[in-house]
Amino acid sequence: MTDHLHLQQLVAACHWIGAKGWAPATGGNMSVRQSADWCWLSESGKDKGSLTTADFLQVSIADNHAPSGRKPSAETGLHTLIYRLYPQANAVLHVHTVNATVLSRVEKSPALLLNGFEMQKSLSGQTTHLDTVPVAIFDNDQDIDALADRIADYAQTHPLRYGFLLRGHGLTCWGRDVAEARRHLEGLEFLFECEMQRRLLERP
Ligand SMILES: CSC[C@@H](O)[C@@H](O)C(=O)COP(=O)(O)O
Ligand SMILES: [Zn+2]
Repeated sequence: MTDHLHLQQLVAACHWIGAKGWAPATGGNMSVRQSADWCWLSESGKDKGSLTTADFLQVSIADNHAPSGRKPSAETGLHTLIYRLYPQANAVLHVHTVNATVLSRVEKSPALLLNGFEMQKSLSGQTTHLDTVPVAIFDNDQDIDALADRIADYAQTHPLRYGFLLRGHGLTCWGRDVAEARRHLEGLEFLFECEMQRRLLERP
């Protein structure tokens, strides 16, 4: 029952993401944790803005196995990595927004640094615009196992909070529940838009 409720909340989040234009074509993928060992992941290749609960497949968090035999997201390995790294993470959202895609290319360093924005407080634990919030950027890779290994290595020394960027690809973020993952997504996307505008307008 709780399971079904969480999946329904995730489906609502997918429709919201679709309406925002944050998962164009078949881009994006979404998941929710079912237990310590299992999660529900969106099926690969679907339009994520019009998913139903039947489009989510059970996947093993330990080894990405999907007992149904259907194909879960191509980026399954990034979702399960987050569930393994952060037991408090219960929902993961991956989107292809224009701001995340472009900013992650324009910023050449390993992290986008956000500073001076009130909306930083939309991110759990942030209490002031005066802090600098780093959002890690990983070079994109079609080899998701290799990408997941790189992210896991980085996370050993730089614990990831809220989410990370994939260069020229998009944003992956998470939360304690679907509501928090949505808030992090909306907050980060707003911050990316502000940072993009700031860089454009302050350009010498
Ligand atoms: C045009 S979709 C690009 C995909 O390779 C991927 O980045 C993505 O987000 C969706 O993949 P999916 O396998 O449907 O979850
Ligand atoms: Zn993607």
